Amino acid sequence: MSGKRLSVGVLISGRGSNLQALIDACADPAFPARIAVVVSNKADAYGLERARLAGIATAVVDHKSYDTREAFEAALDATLRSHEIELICLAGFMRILTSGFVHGWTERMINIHPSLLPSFKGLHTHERTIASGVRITGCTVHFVRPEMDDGPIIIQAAVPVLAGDDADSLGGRVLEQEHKIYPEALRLIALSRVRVEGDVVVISAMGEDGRTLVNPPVGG
Ligand SMILES: Nc1nc2c(c(=O)[nH]1)N[C@@H](CN(C=O)c1ccc(C(=O)N[C@@H](CCC(=O)O)C(=O)O)cc1)CN2
Ligand SMILES: NCC(=O)N[C@@H]1O[C@H](COP(=O)([O-])[O-])[C@@H](O)[C@H]1O
Repeated sequence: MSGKRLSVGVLISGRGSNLQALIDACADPAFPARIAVVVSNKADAYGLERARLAGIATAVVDHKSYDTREAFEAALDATLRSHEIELICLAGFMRILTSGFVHGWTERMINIHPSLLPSFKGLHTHERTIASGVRITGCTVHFVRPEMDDGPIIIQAAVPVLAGDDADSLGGRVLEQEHKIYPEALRLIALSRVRVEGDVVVISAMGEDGRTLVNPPVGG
């Protein structure tokens, strides 16, 4: 590996278990990315404590302190750029971002969502999944676009919906897979193996014969 690690900013709003999965992955010095800063819009987000315990810089940019979404996002953007971030990871960040902000980070901002997009976009995902009667759900890492949960898909994992599931039991099962695919998505991006062609992500890998493979099995 060249040694240069991709500098990442993680945006959170809450407990930060996906942040913790990214912290744990980046703790390996061979992992091709590092978290430079964790920013929360909520001062009481436990994810901030996770970052502090890992020795990672933190910041709070409280959306309630700004009169407009744009003013909030200008402060968010300045904080991220002050840490020379190359990629933003949304990890339970619960604010809709305006197209202005998103366009400033095209193909450099990813999000994890607890469904198999494009199914069940938005909030209260597990409740709606259970109510729909589907038997398979999962999670998705995607590039962020102005349209909610609509960006090119990088990685997904499938999870069964079991009889008697409620939002907590299903959410816990999905979360286990989220913690696997988010670090893998970051690793692939940091290795420059991910590119977007229109609305479709292409993942390349160096084959055993030294030729580039396209869309190899994930984790390869
Ligand atoms: N422009 C985009 N912004 C965001 C995306 C995205 O794909 N495009 N992903 C979301 C994450 N998310 C679902 O994955 C999501 C987060 C928040 C909301 C929402 O309705 N937020 C409300 C406030 C809710 C609250 O504060 O509890 C709001 O912003 O008014 C929907 C979907 C992150 N942003
Ligand atoms: N629409 C966005 C959304 O619902 N994101 C979901 O919020 C949870 C955050 O948990 P965490 O703070 O423990 O990572 C995760 O399940 C993530 O997929």
